[in-house]
Amino acid sequence: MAPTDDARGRLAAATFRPVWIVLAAVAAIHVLGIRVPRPIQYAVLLSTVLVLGLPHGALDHLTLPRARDRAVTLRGVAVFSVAYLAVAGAYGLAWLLAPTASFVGFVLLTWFHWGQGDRAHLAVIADASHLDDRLIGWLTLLVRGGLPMMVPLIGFPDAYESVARTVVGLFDPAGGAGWLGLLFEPTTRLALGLGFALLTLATLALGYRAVDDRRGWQVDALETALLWVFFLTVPPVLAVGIYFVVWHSLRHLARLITVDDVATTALARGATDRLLARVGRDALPMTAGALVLFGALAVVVPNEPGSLAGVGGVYLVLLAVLTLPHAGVVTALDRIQGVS
Ligand SMILES: CC1=C(/C=C/C(C)=C/C=C/C(C)=C/C=O)C(C)(C)CCC1
Ligand SMILES: [Fe+2]
Repeated sequence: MAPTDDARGRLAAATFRPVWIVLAAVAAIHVLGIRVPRPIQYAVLLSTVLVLGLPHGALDHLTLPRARDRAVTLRGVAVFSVAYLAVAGAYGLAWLLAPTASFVGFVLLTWFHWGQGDRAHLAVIADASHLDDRLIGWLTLLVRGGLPMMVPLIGFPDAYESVARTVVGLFDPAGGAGWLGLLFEPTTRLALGLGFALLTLATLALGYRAVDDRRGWQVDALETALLWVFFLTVPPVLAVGIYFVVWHSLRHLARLITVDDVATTALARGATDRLLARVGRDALPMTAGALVLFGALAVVVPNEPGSLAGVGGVYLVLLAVLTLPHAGVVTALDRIQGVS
């Protein structure tokens, strides 16, 4: 078997079933009525600073050269880093000027970015042919990205609102009182929830009709149902933290292995220790850089984060500003790999 096929099989084995089991188990615990204390929920979210979360973006400087089969040069990395920080910095400025709009922009950006990640994973690793249709591909992006951003709003409006107000409150103590509150009104939530449920069903129905070989579609449908249940039952700070590690970041790292010949060969040979050492080494410098930025941000935000939720809020702002250039890199990768 060619290293790429063999590696793809191993990546599918690592990123689908074990992760489904984790999410299903966490959802089951919550359905039984067990509640995880809030400090632990935040600890899980904050653990993503080191556990896959930040590191998954810390490989961005290597991603496009590798995907294009070009050499990684010091000059290239320097130019890339300046551009990356400029985009992040501009968004940081926007947070200072318009925190409420920046927060809503962050949710929409994550919606797009997490959706594009799932669409690519289904296309590249599960070889899901229903996504060859551009419209279905786009709808699938909307559904997959919407699951972590919309479904918690239906199930846990208070927790959602509290996170939103804490994050905005780092910049503006009034907490953007005005129009943000509208989002959490029962009628708005009902309309959004119904609309999103219909979008989910319509997208899956179109995908079902589009192809004869439905193996990829079955994976898609099963995951979509699982994520609906997961985000409806697990409180959002915990749910988003777990999802960020075992779902989004793991999938992105799997994808990066497919564009890295050395890593692909190591994986195909079963040399997992070499593979992990390589990923760790590649991710180390920019993860360290992001940590410095985290510290700087905690100092720069106008209102000092006075609680664990506040520190979680600063972390979300860090994720926001880094996700804007990161989503640009992933969009370019989508083009290179023909998933768009
Ligand atoms: C924590 C949390 C939220 C948002 C989290 C977001 C938006 C995270 C984005 C992370 C990214 C973009 C990582 C990079 O890939 C919600 C849904 C507002 C509600 C409550 C809890
Ligand atoms: Fe990402």
